[in-house]
Amino acid sequence: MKLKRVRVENIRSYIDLDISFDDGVTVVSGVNGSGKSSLLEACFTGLFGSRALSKDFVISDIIRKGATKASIVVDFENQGNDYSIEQGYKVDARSGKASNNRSVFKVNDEVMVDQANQTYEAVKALLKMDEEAYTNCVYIRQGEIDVLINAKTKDRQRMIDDLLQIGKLEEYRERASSARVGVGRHQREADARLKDNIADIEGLEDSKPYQVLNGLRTEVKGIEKAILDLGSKKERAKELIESIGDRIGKYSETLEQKKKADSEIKDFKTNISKEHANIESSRTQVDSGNKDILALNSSNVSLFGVIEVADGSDIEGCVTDLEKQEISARDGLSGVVKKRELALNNEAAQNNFLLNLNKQLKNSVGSIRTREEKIVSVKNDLKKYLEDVEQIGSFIQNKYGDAKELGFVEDKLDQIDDISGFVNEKQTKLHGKEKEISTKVAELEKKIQKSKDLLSKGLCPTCGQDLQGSKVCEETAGDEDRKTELINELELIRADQDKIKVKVELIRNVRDIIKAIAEAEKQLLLKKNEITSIEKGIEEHLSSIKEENDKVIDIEKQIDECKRSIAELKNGMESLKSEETAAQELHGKLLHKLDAARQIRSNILKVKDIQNNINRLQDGVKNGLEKIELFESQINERKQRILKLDEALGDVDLKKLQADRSQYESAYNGIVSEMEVRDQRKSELHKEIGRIEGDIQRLNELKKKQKMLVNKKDFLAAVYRDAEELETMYLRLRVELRAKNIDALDRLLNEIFSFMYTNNAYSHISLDPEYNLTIYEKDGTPLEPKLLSGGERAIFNLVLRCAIYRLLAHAPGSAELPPLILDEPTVFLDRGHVHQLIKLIDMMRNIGVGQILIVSHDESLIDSADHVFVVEKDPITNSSSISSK
Ligand SMILES: Nc1ncnc2c1ncn2[C@@H]1O[C@H](COP(=O)(O)OP(=O)(O)OP(=O)(O)O)[C@@H](O)[C@H]1O
Ligand SMILES: [Zn+2]
Repeated sequence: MKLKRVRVENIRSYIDLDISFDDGVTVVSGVNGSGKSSLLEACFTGLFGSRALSKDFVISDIIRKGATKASIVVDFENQGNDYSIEQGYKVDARSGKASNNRSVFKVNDEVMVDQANQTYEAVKALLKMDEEAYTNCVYIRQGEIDVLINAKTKDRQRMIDDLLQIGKLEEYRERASSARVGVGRHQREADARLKDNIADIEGLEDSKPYQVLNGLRTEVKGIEKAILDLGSKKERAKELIESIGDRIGKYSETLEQKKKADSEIKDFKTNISKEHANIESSRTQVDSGNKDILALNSSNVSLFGVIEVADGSDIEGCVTDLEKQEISARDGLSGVVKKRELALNNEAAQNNFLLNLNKQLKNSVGSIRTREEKIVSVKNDLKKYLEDVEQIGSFIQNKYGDAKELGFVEDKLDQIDDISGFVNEKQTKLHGKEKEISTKVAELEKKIQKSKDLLSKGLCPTCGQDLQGSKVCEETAGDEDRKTELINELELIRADQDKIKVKVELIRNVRDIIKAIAEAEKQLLLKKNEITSIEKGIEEHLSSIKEENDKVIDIEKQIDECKRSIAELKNGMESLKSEETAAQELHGKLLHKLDAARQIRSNILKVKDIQNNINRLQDGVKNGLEKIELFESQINERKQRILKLDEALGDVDLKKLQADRSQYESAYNGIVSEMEVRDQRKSELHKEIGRIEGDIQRLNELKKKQKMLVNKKDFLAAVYRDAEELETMYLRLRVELRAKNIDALDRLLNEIFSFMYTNNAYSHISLDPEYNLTIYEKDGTPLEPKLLSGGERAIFNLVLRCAIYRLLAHAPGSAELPPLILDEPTVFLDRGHVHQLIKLIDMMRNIGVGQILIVSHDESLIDSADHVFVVEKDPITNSSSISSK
């Protein structure tokens, strides 16, 4: 297989890439993170779809972040045909999940399959390797440098076997083996069934079924004849029993009739004596009824007198008439009673009203008196206030007099504030002047003193010359004059100050007087207000008293009227009382009469009832007598009948008839039970026959089955032998193939190893038939691969991969291999070994590996390459691009 072109859109760090590959060694270089590995991963994913994703990766991880769709197209050539695989991806905007929505496998531009799984199967078949084999053989992924040598023996065995297609043989062998085991199980089953079948046949034949069946059938015939004979015997016995039964039946029927007639006679006799008793009791009741009627009639005679009528012919009319009269008398009475109650109520109301009026009268009179008393007490207060007013008035006049004496007439009092202001101002001015002058005097005195001191020394205070007759002398004399002048002035000011002090004192006294007057006037106003309010109160009391007086006159008038109407009501009441007594009497009389009339009416009704009862009883007596006669004639008739029945019975022997019959009956029962026994036996025999017939049928079936089982057994034995042969064939084939491959691989391994490895530590590698990999030190000590250093492991891995690649490349029937791909193979290698790696790559090229694709930034690898690609990532767009160098 030859890789020709890879086109990528939105995969990992690539937005858009289109790169073509040639034969020979191609090195892809670039700084970390530029997108080298991404290119290899894109190829891998392009070929194998999602199965190529590393562990823990999902589709969306390889799609460039932010892209909504992506694609990989890988073009390659294989055995003269052009292939193209296109993978398309789509990202769901909401969930962020990606899916492989397009997967097409094309051969010579023609679509072969267009579904992910089918594409995968097609690639696998074409390359004769799956994704795991790909990474084990052609594509050495970055960081997976020692997977193969570190793998467990079993896994290594599987991986390499798979690569060499030997794995299939084991699979087939296993299939043949399990087929053989399955057939064996079937054989055992068939054997067991055959054995069971034979035992069943033997068991059945031992019981001699045909012989037994014949015996049973003969016995059945004998029994059937016996049953027929017993049947005719049974018929005869039955006829005899029936004829005896008829005779017994007739006899007992006659006997029954005679018994019935006897008991009827007895019944009739009981009835007759019952009738006699009834008649007796009816007669006694009639007598007592007649007596009651007499008593009621005589009571009515005296009641007629009460209601004043001759007889009871129209007693109903009488009662109605009296009831009407009684109602009208009762109405009259209740009318009068009501009138009297009304008058009583009226009187009570008037009395109440009167009481109320008296109460009002008392209230009004009381209120008048209270107000009059109040007026008296308030007038006393008024007098006291008037006196106070007079007193305060004269106090104020006195104060005005005092002010006048101090020189302040009433009008001038108002100007007190202005006057006081003026005086204060003057006082302040004088004080200022006094201070000023006294200071000046003090200064002059100091100056005079100093001059005096100098003069006493005889020197001029200004120039220090002799003073006699100088200007200084004259000046000092001037100062003395000035001082005297100032002292005089000061004295005048002090006299003025004394005068002002007197005036200030006067003003203070006048101010006191003004304050007292104002206070007194306030008091005066208060008192006057009180007086006005008291006078108003008195007026109010007087008008209230007048109102109350009017009320009293009115109430007294009402009281008179009320007393008059009470007297009138009392008069009316007397006549109402006598009217009521009369009405009561009338009503009483009528009630008495009504009672009597009603009593008569009830008596008459009772008499009628009793009479009716007597009539009914007498009818009963007559009826009873007739019944007695009838019963006696029936008794006679029954007696005649009994005589006739006695004749019919004659002298039949019932006992003997019954004994005969029971004899026949027991004979009959004997026959029946004998028949049952035979029947029972017959059905038993039938059942037995059925069972034996079943056995015979089963025997036939078992024989047929036996033939079948024998056939099957032969067939299974043949299949088993075939499977066995197949299994050993696959096993042998695999062992042979494996041995051959192991030999070849071991040889290649050591050849490449001695080519690649330059240090002096190890002599050779060995790969045993179980795929155990062992490295031997120079002195022959064996080492497991896991004990090697990281660099050594990298070397061994490269050696192993190249050996496998070579073995596969030359294996008969294997496919054209994909390019050998190495991702950063120099990591871990020292300079010397990098050099050897270059030589190894050369060797691979020389033995005919068409394409070798290496990702590396190692300069020496780049130097020895046929083609160099440089990968760069634009730091601004964060997208990788590839250019060739
Ligand atoms: N799904 C993605 N979307 C966008 N960028 C991605 C995605 N996956 C990986 N990358 C970026 O791709 C860049 C290239 O990674 P890659 O493994 O190809 O680098 P490299 O060239 O092999 O580097 P190194 O020499 O370190 O192995 C990384 O810088 C990473 O940030
Ligand atoms: Zn990398």
